[in-house]
Amino acid sequence: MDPLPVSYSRMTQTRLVLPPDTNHLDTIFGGKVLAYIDEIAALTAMKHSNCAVVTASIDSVDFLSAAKVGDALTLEACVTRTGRSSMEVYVKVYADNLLQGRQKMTTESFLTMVAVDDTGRPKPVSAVIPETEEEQRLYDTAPSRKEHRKNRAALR
Ligand SMILES: CC(=O)SCCNC(=O)CCNC(=O)[C@H](O)C(C)(C)COP(=O)(O)OP(=O)(O)OC[C@H]1O[C@@H](n2cnc3c(N)ncnc32)[C@H](O)[C@@H]1OP(=O)(O)O
Repeated sequence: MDPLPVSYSRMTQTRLVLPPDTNHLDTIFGGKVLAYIDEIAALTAMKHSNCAVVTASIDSVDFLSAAKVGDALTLEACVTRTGRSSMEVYVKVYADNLLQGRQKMTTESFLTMVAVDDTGRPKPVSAVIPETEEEQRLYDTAPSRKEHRKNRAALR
């Protein structure tokens, strides 16, 4: 399988933060953001692998600041590095107050998605080619995060 550039499967989604998505402080529930993150990570991994994927792990999620009702929530996702069947996906979430023209980063997350066949068995995926400075940094640091995942699994 030919390697594919990160840009081939990079995705962006924008959503409006509405009252049913928020708590008594008018800020969005973490679980709601997590569902959005899982969805865009799956779409990105499906685009890269051209097959069905499952979430093997949500490796880290950092909620850096809150998003409020009326904010535009923009998610950006890309495949940072691949194994045989697994793809590490990095997701960044920004909240934009469009009335005041202010943007802040609210959340960042790393997930591992696995390409699977019709029976749910792992399937090989193409390698990824980093092109930008950020993509190269994420590519170079992926083995350390993988090691961290392995150590976490060993502690179970
Ligand atoms: C429980 C739920 O419903 S959560 C909702 C959605 N998620 C799911 O349903 C996924 C449920 N899990 C599964 O289907 C399986 O555990 C799978 C497909 C993820 C892995 O299947 P396994 O039989 O363990 O396959 P295998 O050991 O060959 O691993 C396949 C790849 O997944 C990776 N992997 C497996 N488990 C994990 C994990 N917990 N975290 C990160 N990567 C993992 C492996 O490192 C391997 O990567 P590689 O092919 O790039 O080397």
